[in-house]
Amino acid sequence: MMKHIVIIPCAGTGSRFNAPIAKQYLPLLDKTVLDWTLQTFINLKMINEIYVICQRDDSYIDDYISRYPNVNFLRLGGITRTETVRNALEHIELEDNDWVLVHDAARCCIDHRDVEQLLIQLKNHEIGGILASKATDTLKQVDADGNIVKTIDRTVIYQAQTPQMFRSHILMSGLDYCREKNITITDEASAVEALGSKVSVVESLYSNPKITYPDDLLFAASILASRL
Ligand SMILES: Nc1ccn([C@@H]2O[C@H](COP(=O)(O)OP(=O)(O)OP(=O)(O)O)[C@@H](O)[C@H]2O)c(=O)n1
Ligand SMILES: C[C@](O)(CO)[C@H](O)COP(=O)(O)O
Repeated sequence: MMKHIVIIPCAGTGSRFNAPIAKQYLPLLDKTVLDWTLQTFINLKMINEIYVICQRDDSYIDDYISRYPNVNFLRLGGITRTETVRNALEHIELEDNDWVLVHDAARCCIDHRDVEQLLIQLKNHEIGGILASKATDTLKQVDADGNIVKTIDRTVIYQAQTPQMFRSHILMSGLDYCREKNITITDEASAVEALGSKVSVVESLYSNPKITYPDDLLFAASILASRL
């Protein structure tokens, strides 16, 4: 039977956030960033397995291991997010057509309704797709001197989010291709696009920011508090 598995890259150091601990372990309202992320996927019946990927020497994860007996915690974090994801895929037993949803641990506001829409809209898709939000600001391309060289048509621009959901064999093929061609990527869709495959976009309807800088945590707290 085809499975839906979630891989949560959770092995970053949060250098841009610059906190004493990795941002995914920071307190957020009455939980932590990672708690909020896990809660969404644990409550989704369509998800068969959840994997959290942390660094080998991560000492914060032990508390989560004891609190989430049904979640799989793998100490397979890599130097890059892409490497973390690849390490997990190489470890997990998957059939070619199983769905793999990759979701940043740092995107703790992910709403179950957006994930459900992603699962529904891509149900019969051969390749997969991503959650993304329409650009709302006017977009400028800038040269090395900081001068605007052109305004980009924002009506065709989406900001990629996660989950990014792909058939397992296609995702692995894309990651292999990018590694062979030494192509640096920052999301899973780029790996699949590099194969020339069409990647679908599912518009997110609920705020789903990535915690990158300190202000993002305040924004996330207001989003989550508004949903209580
Ligand atoms: N080697 C890495 C780097 C990042 N991530 C994860 O990928 C997600 C998105 O990455 P990002 O926001 O860049 O997190 P960090 O790499 O921790 O942040 P920074 O780039 O500021 O150091 C995060 O949940 C992070 O934990 C990971 O699993 N392995
Ligand atoms: C995967 C991602 O969240 C899509 O927007 C983004 O590319 C992650 O970038 P990061 O620099 O690893 O946070």
